[in-house]
Amino acid sequence: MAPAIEFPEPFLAFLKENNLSLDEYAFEVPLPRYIRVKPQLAAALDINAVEAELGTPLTKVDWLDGFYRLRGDVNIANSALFKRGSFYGICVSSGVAVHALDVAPDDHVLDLCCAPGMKLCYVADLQGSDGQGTVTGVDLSPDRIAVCKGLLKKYRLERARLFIADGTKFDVYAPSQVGKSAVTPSLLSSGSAIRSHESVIDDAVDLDADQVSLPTNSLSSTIHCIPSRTEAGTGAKTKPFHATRLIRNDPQLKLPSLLYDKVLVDAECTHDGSIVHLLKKAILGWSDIEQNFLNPSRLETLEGLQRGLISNGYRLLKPGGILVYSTCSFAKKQNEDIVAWFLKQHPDAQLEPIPGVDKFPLARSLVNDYPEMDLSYTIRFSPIASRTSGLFIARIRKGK
Ligand SMILES: C[S@@+](CC[C@H](N)C(=O)[O-])C[C@H]1O[C@@H](n2cnc3c(N)ncnc32)[C@H](O)[C@@H]1O
Repeated sequence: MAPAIEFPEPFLAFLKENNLSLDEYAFEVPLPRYIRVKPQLAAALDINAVEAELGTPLTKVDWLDGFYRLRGDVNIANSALFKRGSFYGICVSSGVAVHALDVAPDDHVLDLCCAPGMKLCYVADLQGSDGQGTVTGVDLSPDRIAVCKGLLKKYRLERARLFIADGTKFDVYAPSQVGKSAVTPSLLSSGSAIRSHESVIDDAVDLDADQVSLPTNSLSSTIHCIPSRTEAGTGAKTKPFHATRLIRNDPQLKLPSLLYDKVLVDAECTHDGSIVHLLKKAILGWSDIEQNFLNPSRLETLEGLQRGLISNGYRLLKPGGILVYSTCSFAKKQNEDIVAWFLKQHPDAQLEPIPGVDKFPLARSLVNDYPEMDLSYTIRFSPIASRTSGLFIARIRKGK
């Protein structure tokens, strides 16, 4: 079968340079798309009604809870149930990156490249509203994070906050206050320098994008943390771009017990495996793909960025916690090479199998040419093998 997309020369050169085959793009057209039903509404949601509204059958994905497959050319945006927030449009391969985190209701989760926010919303849905868990999203792009804020509101997600910041340098720990509960006595007793939380409450955290003048280039290397305010005795606080009411008053304490339970690093990459992205480019033009993603200096910077993101995510992870690294690139340099480099730097870190992996329709792993380590627990989804968008996923456990 011929490739489903006609690629420009620099993209073909990128494939060659990375030993990637054009066959990977000879997928059925249209590739199926996927929706995820909001778990809190799943019991009450009539799937026949969704099918009737979308005008197409939905096939339950039997290897990941809550996901349905549908025809790729169906537009879900006009559906009243979608507008009401009953379901999300998200590829099931992206769902697996979140599933790999094993999110529990009390987990504090950090999502270091969160925008536009489909995975962050899934994390928040898995936490539900009974526990004390929170999700902290970080992204460099003000425009994209504004979309993320819109999703939090649309889907009524209650314990989330968003920062416009460089994920390689982000340094805010998990919230110590959720809802009415204050810092717990055990936390207070573990740090003598901690003041009463009332004295460090930030009362102006729901800053909108238009109130902050920030460059809109998401690939800029400048740090975009909103200017911090120094509090005597507690160090600088970083203002969130947005924080929901229940975690609005976090004093941003830096205690080892406030490291995150789970960290997702869905890293910036060349997007060469993201079918939606490529189909959009095929229609709108390839100019920025050539400039931003496929030139040699950009690719070198990208490798440094990916290393910086995974390293900082790990630094902010609790001992025993789980970090998931994912990209929508097929390139070994951005996937296995980053994970291999990272594991060398952190001998305490363990690559783990992703729960349920035996049921996933995976693409073949690339040849494992790292003689000193076994990367066979990393996985790859592809349009051909999985009928999904491409995604590489690695799950790493931090040593205790
Ligand atoms: C693959 S996308 C993330 C998709 C997102 N996880 C989701 O599920 O919707 C990568 C994101 O990384 C962001 N990014 C690029 N450089 C960054 C940096 N240094 N720190 C944080 N985010 C960055 C981009 O703005 C982009 O939104």
